[in-house]
Amino acid sequence: MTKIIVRGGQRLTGTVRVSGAKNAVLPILAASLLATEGDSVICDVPLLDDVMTIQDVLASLGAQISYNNETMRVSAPLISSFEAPYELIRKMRASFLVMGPLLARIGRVRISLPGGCAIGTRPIDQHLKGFEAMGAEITLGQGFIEATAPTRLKGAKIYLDVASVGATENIMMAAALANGTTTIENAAKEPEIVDLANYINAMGGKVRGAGTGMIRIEGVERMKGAKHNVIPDRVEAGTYMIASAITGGDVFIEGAIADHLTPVISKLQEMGVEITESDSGIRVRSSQSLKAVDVKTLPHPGFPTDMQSQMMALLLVSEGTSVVTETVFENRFMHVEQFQKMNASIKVDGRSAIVTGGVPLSGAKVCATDLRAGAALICAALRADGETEVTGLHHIDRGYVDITGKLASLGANISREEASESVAAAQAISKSADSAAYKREKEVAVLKVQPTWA
Ligand SMILES: CC(=O)N[C@H]1[C@@H](OP(=O)(O)OP(=O)(O)OC[C@H]2O[C@@H](n3ccc(=O)[nH]c3=O)[C@H](O)[C@@H]2O)O[C@H](CO)[C@@H](O)[C@@H]1O
Ligand SMILES: C=C(OP(=O)(O)O)C(=O)O
Repeated sequence: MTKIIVRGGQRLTGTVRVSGAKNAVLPILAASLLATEGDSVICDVPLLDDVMTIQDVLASLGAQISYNNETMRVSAPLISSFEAPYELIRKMRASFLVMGPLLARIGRVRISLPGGCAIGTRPIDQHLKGFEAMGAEITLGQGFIEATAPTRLKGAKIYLDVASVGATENIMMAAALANGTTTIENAAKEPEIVDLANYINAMGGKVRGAGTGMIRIEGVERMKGAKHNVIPDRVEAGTYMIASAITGGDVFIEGAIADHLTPVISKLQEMGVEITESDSGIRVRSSQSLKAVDVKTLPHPGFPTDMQSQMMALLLVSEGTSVVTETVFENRFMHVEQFQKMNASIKVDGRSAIVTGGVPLSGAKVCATDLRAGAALICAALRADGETEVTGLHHIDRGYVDITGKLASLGANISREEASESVAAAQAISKSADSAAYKREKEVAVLKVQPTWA
C-alpha cells in the first residue's frame, strides 16, 4: 500500500511556496467552457489529481487542453457532448461545476450526482433551484440529473437557503451567459468566489459584488478566452502554518495572502503563535507552549471547515481543553478516530469535539479519511514520538502538491513509499504535468452541439 512515513520530532524551518488554490482553479477551469472563441490561459495551476480530473471532464466535452509548467491552456469553440462521464464526476465534487456552463452554453446537460470528500450528505438542491429559476427544466433519476433550457437561460432573483460555495459558483457561471440580470442573495463570500468572478469578467462577463452576500450578474451574449492567475491556496498555506506551529518551528509561507487567512491567523495568535504578515507571505514562529482555544467552523469569513482537522491537530499539543464545533458539514470528525490511534484524547459530542491538549502523541498506523484529515494526520505525526504511517493517500493527492517534498525541504523526516513499481510508475505518469500524455492536445471528434434554442 502506498504510504507516507513520518518520524516526528524535527523542528521545521525555512521557506515553503504555496501552490495555486485547488478550490479556485476547479471552478475557473469549468468556467473556461463559457468562452466560444479564443484560448483561456490559466496560470499557477497546481499539479493535483483533482486538476487532472477536471481536465479529463473538459476534454470529454470537447475542449482542447494543454498543460505545461503550471499553465493550462483551454479552448472550447465547440462543445461535442452534453454528458459529463460518470467515472469522472463521481471522483470529485467540483466536477459538478460544469453543469452551469453547459446549460448556459448549449442548453442541455446530463450529469451524475457528484462525489468528493465523504464529510456529509452534500446535497445539490441549491444549485438546481438556481437553474430552475433561470428557466431550466430538470429531471432526476438513477443517480443522474438531466437539465434542458428550452430557451436561453434568463436572469432571475435567487436566494440561497445556505451560502453554498458550489451553488454560488455554478449559478454565477450559468448567469454569465443568460439573458438579463441575475442576483444571488445569501451568496458565499469565499476568496475563491472572487477569483472566479474576476476570471469571468476577464472573459467579458459582468459580475459585480463577488465577496459580498449579494452578487449581481448581467448576462452577456458571448465570452472570449482570457489569461488569469489563480490565487494561492489558503488551505494549503494554513496547513503549513499549523505544521510550523506544531513543531515549534519558524517557517515563511511564501505567497500566502493574510487577508484570506484572517480567522486562522487570529486563532493561532490567541494560542500564542507569532505571526508576521508581509506582502510576499506569512512567517509563522512558535517557541512557547500553546494555549487551548475553542474553534467553530463557519462560512467565510468564519473559520474554514477545510482547516478544522489541521487545527485540531495543533490543539492536541496545547495546554488545556478546547471545544471544536463543526457547523458546515455534519460528518467531518472522521479524523478523530485516527488521532485516537496516536494517543489523542478527544471526545465527540454531536457537532462538537472536546480536545484535551498536552497528552503526548505517539506514532501509529493511520488512514486519511478525507483530504484535510490526511494533512492533519501528517501535522500530528510531525510532533508525535516515533514513526507514523499514513495511508489513504489518494485523498491527499487530490489537494496537496508534493506535500512530502515540501515538508522534507523544511527539515521534516518524511518520505513516501509507493505500493509497487508498477503502481508508482502509473502514478508518476498520471501526475506528470509535462508528460506527453498531458501536453498532447486531445483529438476530439468535433460534433457541434447546438443550443436547443438556436
Ligand atoms: C471544490 C470546493 O470548492 N470545495 C469546497 C466547497 O465545497 P462545496 O461547494 O461542496 O460546499 P458548499 O458550500 O456547497 O456546502 C456548504 C454546506 O451547504 C450545504 N449545501 C450545499 C449545496 C446545496 O445545494 N445544498 C446544501 O444544503 C452542504 O451540505 C454543506 O453543509 O466549499 C466547502 C465549504 O467551504 C469546502 O469545504 C470545500 O472544500
Ligand atoms: C472538502 C474538500 O474538497 P471537495 O469539496 O472537493 O470534496 C476540501 O478541499 O477540503
